[in-house]
Amino acid sequence: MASPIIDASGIVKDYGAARALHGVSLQIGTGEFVALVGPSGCGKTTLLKILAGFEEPTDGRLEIQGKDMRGVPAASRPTRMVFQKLALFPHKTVAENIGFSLKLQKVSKTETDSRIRTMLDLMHLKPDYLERYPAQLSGGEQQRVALARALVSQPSVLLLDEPMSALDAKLKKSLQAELKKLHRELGTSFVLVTHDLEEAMMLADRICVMRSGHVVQVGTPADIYYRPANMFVAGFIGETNFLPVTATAATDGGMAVTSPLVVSGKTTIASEHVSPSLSAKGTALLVRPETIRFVKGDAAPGEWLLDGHVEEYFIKGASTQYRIRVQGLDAAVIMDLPGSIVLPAAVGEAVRIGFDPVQAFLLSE
Ligand SMILES: Nc1ncnc2c1ncn2[C@@H]1O[C@H](COP(=O)(O)OP(=O)(O)OP(=O)(O)O)[C@@H](O)[C@H]1O
Repeated sequence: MASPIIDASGIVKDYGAARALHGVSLQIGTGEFVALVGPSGCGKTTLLKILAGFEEPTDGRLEIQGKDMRGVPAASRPTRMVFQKLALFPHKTVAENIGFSLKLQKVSKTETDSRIRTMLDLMHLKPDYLERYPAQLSGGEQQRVALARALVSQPSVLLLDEPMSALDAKLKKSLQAELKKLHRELGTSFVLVTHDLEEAMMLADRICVMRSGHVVQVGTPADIYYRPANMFVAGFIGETNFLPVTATAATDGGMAVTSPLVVSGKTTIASEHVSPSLSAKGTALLVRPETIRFVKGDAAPGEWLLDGHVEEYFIKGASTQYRIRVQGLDAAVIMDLPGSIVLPAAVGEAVRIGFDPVQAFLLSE
Protein backbone atom coordinates (compact mmCIF):
# COMPACT_ATOMS: atom_id res chain seq x y z
CA MET A 1 0.00 0.00 0.00
CA ALA A 2 1.54 3.31 -1.13
CA SER A 3 0.62 5.52 1.81
CA PRO A 4 -2.06 4.21 4.12
CA ILE A 5 -4.48 6.76 5.54
CA ILE A 6 -4.73 4.61 8.67
CA ASP A 7 -1.73 2.77 10.04
CA ALA A 8 -2.45 0.90 13.27
CA SER A 9 0.34 -1.24 14.66
CA GLY A 10 0.40 -3.44 17.72
CA ILE A 11 -2.78 -1.94 19.18
CA VAL A 12 -3.50 -3.33 22.65
CA LYS A 13 -6.60 -2.40 24.63
CA ASP A 14 -7.23 -3.45 28.21
CA TYR A 15 -10.47 -2.84 30.06
CA GLY A 16 -9.32 -3.37 33.63
CA ALA A 17 -7.89 -6.88 33.78
CA ALA A 18 -9.56 -7.96 30.53
CA ARG A 19 -7.65 -7.59 27.26
CA ALA A 20 -9.99 -6.71 24.37
CA LEU A 21 -7.27 -6.23 21.70
CA HIS A 22 -4.02 -8.20 21.67
CA GLY A 23 -1.70 -6.21 19.41
CA VAL A 24 -3.82 -5.54 16.35
CA SER A 25 -2.11 -4.21 13.22
CA LEU A 26 -4.08 -2.96 10.25
CA GLN A 27 -3.38 -0.58 7.40
CA ILE A 28 -6.16 1.07 5.43
CA GLY A 29 -5.54 2.76 2.10
CA THR A 30 -6.85 6.15 1.01
CA GLY A 31 -10.32 5.67 -0.43
CA GLU A 32 -10.43 2.03 0.59
CA PHE A 33 -13.54 0.30 1.98
CA VAL A 34 -12.60 -2.13 4.76
CA ALA A 35 -15.05 -4.28 6.72
CA LEU A 36 -14.26 -5.56 10.22
CA VAL A 37 -15.98 -8.87 10.92
CA GLY A 38 -15.82 -11.48 13.65
CA PRO A 39 -17.90 -13.04 16.40
CA SER A 40 -19.54 -10.95 19.09
CA GLY A 41 -17.00 -9.61 21.58
CA CYS A 42 -13.94 -10.06 19.31
CA GLY A 43 -13.05 -6.36 19.55
CA LYS A 44 -14.44 -4.81 16.35
CA THR A 45 -16.17 -1.86 18.01
CA THR A 46 -13.22 -1.31 20.34
CA LEU A 47 -10.89 -1.02 17.34
CA LEU A 48 -13.31 1.37 15.59
CA LYS A 49 -13.55 3.54 18.72
CA ILE A 50 -9.76 3.68 18.94
CA LEU A 51 -9.61 4.86 15.31
CA ALA A 52 -12.31 7.46 16.07
CA GLY A 53 -10.60 8.68 19.24
CA PHE A 54 -13.37 7.59 21.63
CA GLU A 55 -10.99 5.13 23.31
CA GLU A 56 -7.24 5.42 23.90
CA PRO A 57 -5.18 2.29 23.19
CA THR A 58 -3.31 0.80 26.16
CA ASP A 59 -0.33 0.18 23.88
CA GLY A 60 0.59 0.37 20.22
CA ARG A 61 0.72 3.16 17.69
CA LEU A 62 -1.99 4.71 15.55
CA GLU A 63 -1.23 7.07 12.70
CA ILE A 64 -3.87 8.74 10.58
CA GLN A 65 -2.65 10.64 7.51
CA GLY A 66 0.88 10.12 8.80
CA LYS A 67 0.21 11.79 12.16
CA ASP A 68 0.50 10.11 15.55
CA MET A 69 -3.00 10.16 17.07
CA ARG A 70 -1.92 9.84 20.69
CA GLY A 71 -3.87 12.40 22.70
CA VAL A 72 -5.70 13.76 19.64
CA PRO A 73 -9.42 14.09 20.57
CA ALA A 74 -12.14 12.65 18.34
CA ALA A 75 -13.34 16.05 17.11
CA SER A 76 -9.83 16.97 15.90
CA ARG A 77 -9.37 13.78 13.88
CA PRO A 78 -10.22 13.51 10.15
CA THR A 79 -12.68 10.75 11.07
CA ARG A 80 -16.42 10.64 11.76
CA MET A 81 -18.33 7.73 13.22
CA VAL A 82 -21.89 6.51 12.60
CA PHE A 83 -23.14 4.44 15.49
CA GLN A 84 -25.13 1.22 15.65
CA LYS A 85 -27.79 2.89 17.72
CA LEU A 86 -28.74 6.15 16.11
CA ALA A 87 -27.34 9.06 17.96
CA LEU A 88 -29.56 11.70 16.34
CA PHE A 89 -30.67 14.51 18.62
CA PRO A 90 -34.40 13.87 19.09
CA HIS A 91 -35.27 17.51 19.81
CA LYS A 92 -33.41 18.91 16.84
CA THR A 93 -34.79 18.99 13.29
CA VAL A 94 -33.14 17.10 10.44
CA ALA A 95 -31.46 20.32 9.30
CA GLU A 96 -30.14 21.01 12.83
CA ASN A 97 -28.94 17.44 13.19
CA ILE A 98 -27.05 17.47 9.89
CA GLY A 99 -25.64 20.95 10.46
CA PHE A 100 -24.61 20.36 14.08
CA SER A 101 -20.86 19.85 13.52
CA LEU A 102 -20.71 22.81 11.12
CA LYS A 103 -22.24 25.05 13.77
CA LEU A 104 -19.51 23.95 16.20
CA GLN A 105 -16.91 24.73 13.57
CA LYS A 106 -18.52 28.17 13.07
CA VAL A 107 -19.06 27.58 9.36
CA SER A 108 -21.12 30.42 7.81
CA LYS A 109 -24.91 30.02 7.45
CA THR A 110 -24.78 30.17 3.64
CA GLU A 111 -22.08 27.49 3.49
CA THR A 112 -23.93 25.35 6.08
CA ASP A 113 -27.23 25.57 4.14
CA SER A 114 -25.52 24.67 0.91
CA ARG A 115 -23.70 21.67 2.45
CA ILE A 116 -26.90 20.43 4.11
CA ARG A 117 -28.70 20.54 0.75
CA THR A 118 -25.87 18.65 -0.94
CA MET A 119 -26.12 15.97 1.76
CA LEU A 120 -29.87 15.81 1.36
CA ASP A 121 -29.47 15.15 -2.39
CA LEU A 122 -26.72 12.62 -1.79
CA MET A 123 -28.89 10.72 0.68
CA HIS A 124 -32.07 10.95 -1.44
CA LEU A 125 -33.96 12.78 1.30
CA LYS A 126 -36.71 15.22 0.30
CA PRO A 127 -36.12 18.95 1.04
CA ASP A 128 -39.30 19.15 3.16
CA TYR A 129 -37.71 16.64 5.58
CA LEU A 130 -35.38 19.37 6.80
CA GLU A 131 -37.90 20.69 9.27
CA ARG A 132 -38.97 17.26 10.56
CA TYR A 133 -37.79 15.68 13.80
CA PRO A 134 -36.12 12.24 13.87
CA ALA A 135 -39.29 10.60 15.29
CA GLN A 136 -41.15 11.69 12.15
CA LEU A 137 -38.83 9.67 9.90
CA SER A 138 -38.63 5.94 9.12
CA GLY A 139 -35.69 3.90 10.45
CA GLY A 140 -34.00 3.98 7.03
CA GLU A 141 -34.46 7.73 6.69
CA GLN A 142 -33.07 8.29 10.19
CA GLN A 143 -30.01 6.25 9.29
CA ARG A 144 -29.51 8.34 6.15
CA VAL A 145 -29.69 11.50 8.25
CA ALA A 146 -27.07 9.99 10.56
CA LEU A 147 -24.85 9.31 7.53
CA ALA A 148 -25.44 12.84 6.24
CA ARG A 149 -24.53 14.27 9.64
CA ALA A 150 -21.25 12.33 9.65
CA LEU A 151 -20.37 13.18 6.04
CA VAL A 152 -21.27 16.89 6.08
CA SER A 153 -17.96 17.81 7.71
CA GLN A 154 -16.17 16.03 4.83
CA PRO A 155 -14.14 13.54 6.88
CA SER A 156 -11.31 11.61 5.23
CA VAL A 157 -12.42 8.44 7.01
CA LEU A 158 -15.98 7.37 7.77
CA LEU A 159 -16.29 4.81 10.57
CA LEU A 160 -19.51 2.82 10.53
CA ASP A 161 -20.55 0.66 13.48
CA GLU A 162 -23.26 -1.69 12.18
CA PRO A 163 -25.25 1.19 10.71
CA MET A 164 -27.79 -1.10 9.06
CA SER A 165 -28.37 -3.70 11.76
CA ALA A 166 -31.70 -2.22 12.88
CA LEU A 167 -33.21 -2.06 9.40
CA ASP A 168 -35.51 -4.61 7.78
CA ALA A 169 -34.07 -6.78 5.00
CA LYS A 170 -35.38 -4.76 2.05
CA LEU A 171 -34.35 -1.38 3.44
CA LYS A 172 -30.98 -2.81 4.33
CA LYS A 173 -30.40 -3.94 0.73
CA SER A 174 -31.24 -0.49 -0.66
CA LEU A 175 -29.07 1.32 1.90
CA GLN A 176 -26.20 -1.11 1.22
CA ALA A 177 -26.38 -0.24 -2.48
CA GLU A 178 -26.45 3.47 -1.61
CA LEU A 179 -23.49 3.11 0.71
CA LYS A 180 -21.42 1.44 -2.00
CA LYS A 181 -22.36 4.17 -4.51
CA LEU A 182 -21.61 6.86 -1.94
CA HIS A 183 -18.20 5.36 -1.29
CA ARG A 184 -17.39 5.34 -4.98
CA GLU A 185 -18.56 8.92 -5.47
CA LEU A 186 -16.88 10.47 -2.43
CA GLY A 187 -13.51 8.72 -2.44
CA THR A 188 -13.64 8.75 1.39
CA SER A 189 -12.14 5.75 3.22
CA PHE A 190 -14.86 3.67 4.87
CA VAL A 191 -14.36 1.28 7.79
CA LEU A 192 -17.49 -0.78 8.45
CA VAL A 193 -18.12 -3.03 11.44
CA THR A 194 -20.71 -5.63 10.54
CA HIS A 195 -22.11 -8.96 11.68
CA ASP A 196 -23.45 -9.55 8.21
CA LEU A 197 -20.84 -11.43 6.22
CA GLU A 198 -22.73 -11.08 2.99
CA GLU A 199 -22.75 -7.32 3.57
CA ALA A 200 -18.99 -7.34 4.11
CA MET A 201 -18.44 -9.36 0.92
CA MET A 202 -20.73 -7.09 -1.11
CA LEU A 203 -19.35 -3.76 0.06
CA ALA A 204 -15.73 -4.02 1.11
CA ASP A 205 -12.52 -3.91 -0.92
CA ARG A 206 -10.89 -5.86 1.90
CA ILE A 207 -12.25 -7.75 4.90
CA CYS A 208 -10.45 -7.98 8.24
CA VAL A 209 -11.55 -11.09 10.16
CA MET A 210 -11.04 -10.83 13.92
CA ARG A 211 -11.24 -13.39 16.70
CA SER A 212 -10.76 -12.88 20.45
CA GLY A 213 -8.93 -9.57 20.03
CA HIS A 214 -6.63 -10.80 17.22
CA VAL A 215 -6.68 -10.24 13.47
CA VAL A 216 -6.93 -13.69 11.86
CA GLN A 217 -6.88 -12.67 8.20
CA VAL A 218 -7.08 -9.55 6.08
CA GLY A 219 -7.88 -9.99 2.41
CA THR A 220 -10.16 -9.28 -0.50
CA PRO A 221 -13.62 -10.90 -0.36
CA ALA A 222 -12.35 -13.50 -2.86
CA ASP A 223 -9.29 -14.26 -0.66
CA ILE A 224 -11.46 -14.66 2.41
CA TYR A 225 -14.03 -16.83 0.62
CA TYR A 226 -11.80 -18.97 -1.58
CA ARG A 227 -8.48 -18.86 0.31
CA PRO A 228 -9.39 -18.62 4.01
CA ALA A 229 -6.46 -18.82 6.44
CA ASN A 230 -8.09 -21.55 8.49
CA MET A 231 -11.33 -23.34 9.34
CA PHE A 232 -12.49 -20.48 11.55
CA VAL A 233 -12.41 -17.97 8.68
CA ALA A 234 -13.87 -20.50 6.21
CA GLY A 235 -16.73 -21.37 8.55
CA PHE A 236 -17.39 -17.74 9.34
CA ILE A 237 -18.06 -16.73 5.75
CA GLY A 238 -20.59 -18.70 3.74
CA GLU A 239 -21.62 -22.34 4.07
CA THR A 240 -18.79 -24.82 4.16
CA ASN A 241 -17.97 -28.48 3.94
CA PHE A 242 -14.78 -29.75 5.55
CA LEU A 243 -13.60 -33.11 4.30
CA PRO A 244 -10.91 -34.58 6.58
CA VAL A 245 -7.87 -35.62 4.51
CA THR A 246 -4.32 -36.82 4.90
CA ALA A 247 -1.90 -34.42 3.22
CA THR A 248 1.76 -34.89 2.35
CA ALA A 249 4.11 -32.51 0.57
CA ALA A 250 4.24 -33.13 -3.19
CA THR A 251 7.33 -32.53 -5.32
CA ASP A 252 5.95 -29.46 -7.15
CA GLY A 253 5.26 -27.43 -3.98
CA GLY A 254 1.64 -28.56 -3.74
CA MET A 255 0.19 -31.19 -1.41
CA ALA A 256 -0.88 -34.75 -2.18
CA VAL A 257 -4.17 -35.44 -0.43
CA THR A 258 -6.11 -38.63 0.19
CA SER A 259 -9.30 -39.55 1.99
CA PRO A 260 -10.62 -43.04 2.71
CA LEU A 261 -14.17 -41.77 2.11
CA VAL A 262 -13.47 -40.83 -1.45
CA VAL A 263 -14.23 -43.44 -4.06
CA SER A 264 -11.47 -42.29 -6.46
CA GLY A 265 -7.78 -41.83 -5.65
CA LYS A 266 -5.05 -39.50 -4.58
CA THR A 267 -4.73 -36.02 -6.00
CA THR A 268 -2.41 -33.10 -5.77
CA ILE A 269 -3.58 -29.70 -4.60
CA ALA A 270 -1.53 -26.89 -6.16
CA SER A 271 0.27 -24.59 -3.74
CA GLU A 272 -2.07 -21.64 -4.47
CA HIS A 273 -4.92 -23.79 -3.14
CA VAL A 274 -3.13 -24.53 0.12
CA SER A 275 -3.41 -22.23 3.14
CA PRO A 276 -0.02 -20.64 3.96
CA SER A 277 -0.78 -21.30 7.63
CA LEU A 278 -1.43 -25.02 7.12
CA SER A 279 -0.61 -27.09 10.20
CA ALA A 280 -0.94 -30.79 10.89
CA LYS A 281 -3.93 -30.20 13.17
CA GLY A 282 -7.27 -31.08 11.61
CA THR A 283 -6.18 -30.93 7.99
CA ALA A 284 -9.24 -30.75 5.75
CA LEU A 285 -10.35 -29.84 2.27
CA LEU A 286 -12.74 -26.92 2.16
CA VAL A 287 -15.35 -27.75 -0.44
CA ARG A 288 -17.88 -24.99 -1.08
CA PRO A 289 -21.49 -26.18 -1.57
CA GLU A 290 -21.80 -24.64 -5.03
CA THR A 291 -18.89 -26.75 -6.37
CA ILE A 292 -20.58 -30.11 -5.66
CA ARG A 293 -22.87 -31.90 -8.12
CA PHE A 294 -24.88 -35.08 -8.36
CA VAL A 295 -23.02 -37.63 -10.45
CA LYS A 296 -25.54 -39.72 -12.35
CA GLY A 297 -23.41 -40.98 -15.25
CA ASP A 298 -19.65 -41.01 -15.64
CA ALA A 299 -17.45 -38.99 -13.32
CA ALA A 300 -15.45 -36.13 -14.81
CA PRO A 301 -11.66 -36.73 -15.02
CA GLY A 302 -10.07 -36.30 -11.59
CA GLU A 303 -13.42 -35.76 -9.86
CA TRP A 304 -13.70 -36.94 -6.26
CA LEU A 305 -16.78 -38.99 -5.54
CA LEU A 306 -18.68 -39.63 -2.32
CA ASP A 307 -21.63 -41.98 -1.82
CA GLY A 308 -24.48 -41.14 0.53
CA HIS A 309 -28.19 -40.49 0.74
CA VAL A 310 -30.34 -37.37 0.74
CA GLU A 311 -31.12 -36.29 4.27
CA GLU A 312 -33.06 -33.11 3.42
CA TYR A 313 -33.45 -30.43 0.81
CA PHE A 314 -34.53 -26.80 0.96
CA ILE A 315 -35.99 -24.93 -1.99
CA LYS A 316 -34.63 -21.39 -1.78
CA GLY A 317 -35.97 -20.08 -5.09
CA ALA A 318 -32.89 -19.27 -7.15
CA SER A 319 -31.09 -22.26 -5.63
CA THR A 320 -31.90 -25.55 -3.93
CA GLN A 321 -29.85 -26.74 -1.01
CA TYR A 322 -29.32 -30.45 -0.49
CA ARG A 323 -27.92 -32.09 2.63
CA ILE A 324 -26.28 -35.42 1.94
CA ARG A 325 -25.44 -37.88 4.71
CA VAL A 326 -22.15 -39.65 3.95
CA GLN A 327 -21.10 -42.50 6.21
CA GLY A 328 -17.93 -41.61 8.11
CA LEU A 329 -18.52 -37.83 8.05
CA ASP A 330 -19.84 -36.10 11.17
CA ALA A 331 -21.77 -33.39 9.34
CA ALA A 332 -24.04 -33.74 6.32
CA VAL A 333 -22.47 -32.51 3.07
CA ILE A 334 -24.17 -29.30 1.94
CA MET A 335 -24.70 -28.79 -1.79
CA ASP A 336 -26.16 -25.71 -3.48
CA LEU A 337 -27.64 -26.37 -6.88
CA PRO A 338 -29.24 -23.87 -9.25
CA GLY A 339 -33.00 -23.81 -8.64
CA SER A 340 -35.08 -25.99 -10.94
CA ILE A 341 -38.72 -27.06 -11.25
CA VAL A 342 -37.69 -30.70 -11.38
CA LEU A 343 -35.83 -31.76 -8.26
CA PRO A 344 -32.81 -33.95 -8.98
CA ALA A 345 -33.20 -36.27 -5.95
CA ALA A 346 -35.73 -37.16 -3.25
CA VAL A 347 -35.28 -37.44 0.52
CA GLY A 348 -33.81 -40.85 1.39
CA GLU A 349 -32.52 -41.50 -2.14
CA ALA A 350 -29.06 -43.07 -2.46
CA VAL A 351 -26.88 -40.64 -4.41
CA ARG A 352 -23.33 -40.22 -5.63
CA ILE A 353 -21.94 -36.70 -5.41
CA GLY A 354 -18.74 -35.31 -6.88
CA PHE A 355 -16.49 -32.28 -6.90
CA ASP A 356 -13.28 -31.26 -8.61
CA PRO A 357 -10.57 -31.15 -5.91
CA VAL A 358 -8.84 -28.43 -7.90
CA GLN A 359 -11.68 -26.11 -6.82
CA ALA A 360 -11.18 -27.07 -3.18
CA PHE A 361 -8.82 -25.44 -0.68
CA LEU A 362 -6.57 -27.23 1.76
CA LEU A 363 -6.51 -25.79 5.28
CA SER A 364 -6.38 -26.75 8.93
CA GLU A 365 -7.83 -25.74 12.28
N1 LIG B 1 -16.23 -0.14 28.19
C1 LIG B 1 -15.91 -1.40 28.38
N2 LIG B 1 -15.54 -1.85 29.60
C2 LIG B 1 -15.19 -3.14 29.80
N3 LIG B 1 -15.16 -4.08 28.83
C3 LIG B 1 -15.50 -3.69 27.61
C4 LIG B 1 -15.91 -2.33 27.30
N4 LIG B 1 -16.19 -2.27 25.98
C5 LIG B 1 -15.99 -3.51 25.47
N5 LIG B 1 -15.57 -4.36 26.43
C6 LIG B 1 -15.21 -5.79 26.25
O1 LIG B 1 -14.23 -5.87 25.25
C7 LIG B 1 -14.45 -6.98 24.39
C8 LIG B 1 -14.60 -6.49 22.95
O2 LIG B 1 -15.80 -5.74 22.84
P1 LIG B 1 -16.28 -5.06 21.49
O3 LIG B 1 -17.52 -4.28 21.77
O4 LIG B 1 -15.16 -4.36 20.88
O5 LIG B 1 -16.63 -6.36 20.63
P2 LIG B 1 -17.39 -6.47 19.24
O6 LIG B 1 -16.59 -7.38 18.41
O7 LIG B 1 -17.66 -5.11 18.69
O8 LIG B 1 -18.74 -7.16 19.70
P3 LIG B 1 -20.23 -7.05 19.09
O9 LIG B 1 -20.15 -7.68 17.73
O10 LIG B 1 -21.04 -7.87 20.05
O11 LIG B 1 -20.61 -5.60 19.05
C9 LIG B 1 -15.68 -7.68 24.92
O12 LIG B 1 -15.27 -8.74 25.73
C10 LIG B 1 -16.38 -6.61 25.74
O13 LIG B 1 -17.12 -7.18 26.78
